[in-house]
Amino acid sequence: MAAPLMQVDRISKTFALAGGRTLTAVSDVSFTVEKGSICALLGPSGSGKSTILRMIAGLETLTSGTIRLKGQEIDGPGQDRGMVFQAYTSFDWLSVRKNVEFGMRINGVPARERRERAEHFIGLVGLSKFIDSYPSRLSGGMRQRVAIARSLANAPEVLLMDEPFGALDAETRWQMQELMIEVAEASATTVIVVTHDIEEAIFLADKIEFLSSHPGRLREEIIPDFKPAKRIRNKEQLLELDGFAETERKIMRLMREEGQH
Ligand SMILES: Nc1ncnc2c1ncn2[C@@H]1O[C@H](COP(=O)(O)OP(=O)(O)OP(=O)(O)O)[C@@H](O)[C@H]1O
Repeated sequence: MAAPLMQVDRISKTFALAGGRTLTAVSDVSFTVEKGSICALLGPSGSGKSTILRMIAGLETLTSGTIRLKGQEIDGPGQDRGMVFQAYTSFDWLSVRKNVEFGMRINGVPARERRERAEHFIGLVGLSKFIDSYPSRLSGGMRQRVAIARSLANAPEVLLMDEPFGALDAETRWQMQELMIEVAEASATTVIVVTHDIEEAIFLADKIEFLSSHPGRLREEIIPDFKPAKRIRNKEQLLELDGFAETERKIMRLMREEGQH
């Protein structure tokens, strides 16, 4: 079997607090992410999900352990990892097209290729009609689609998403989840997504890393193998599948136990 795209090996993170105190946010966490797969980091508030994602992004140092991408140890941010945050991070003074071209421009991608790639990914997230609009005129969901297109246009090895749909209303949220499945399929992108929404994790992920609270340890790895090999694109189809309710119940139990700690 091919080596996984990413190997997270026994990572820990201890923050130094004021007064000489310390806080261990992540303790001895290991998992792998296979190429083309979607991996969800799920767990209660404070279980270290964002800290793990930030370490993978190279935005946070590791206290111990290693993270390898294609066998190479990560030691800082890099173009091989694209990040989408919960807050909309588009540039309001640039059009959708210019927003998506921005990273490529910095990376020295020639103008024509930039244009073609921007158009491709804007189309993929369903915003072709709004290519010359400004983000401030768009809804929250549409702005998040701009952020996704912008990250994908830089051709990252892995897309890192921190609660990407957390700020959206319920209806937009599930539409974005469906869009994400479509985008991941069409672009064969590997995705690591942080969420505390159980249904979102089950719908999106091929593998769920469930973290315990304080300090964040890997409590259980859940493979929702009741889902068909070809990803389902409609959320209602997921709800109808045998195995969904059982998986949801199991994760709710884990959440409740962790909440009581
Ligand atoms: N820079 C920092 N300095 C000190 N403590 C931090 C820092 N960043 C995170 N923490 C602490 O680490 C723990 C884990 O935080 P983290 O944001 O990774 O959890 P999370 O699972 O993503 O939570 P949530 O779902 O609420 O976003 C928390 O107790 C948090 O207060």
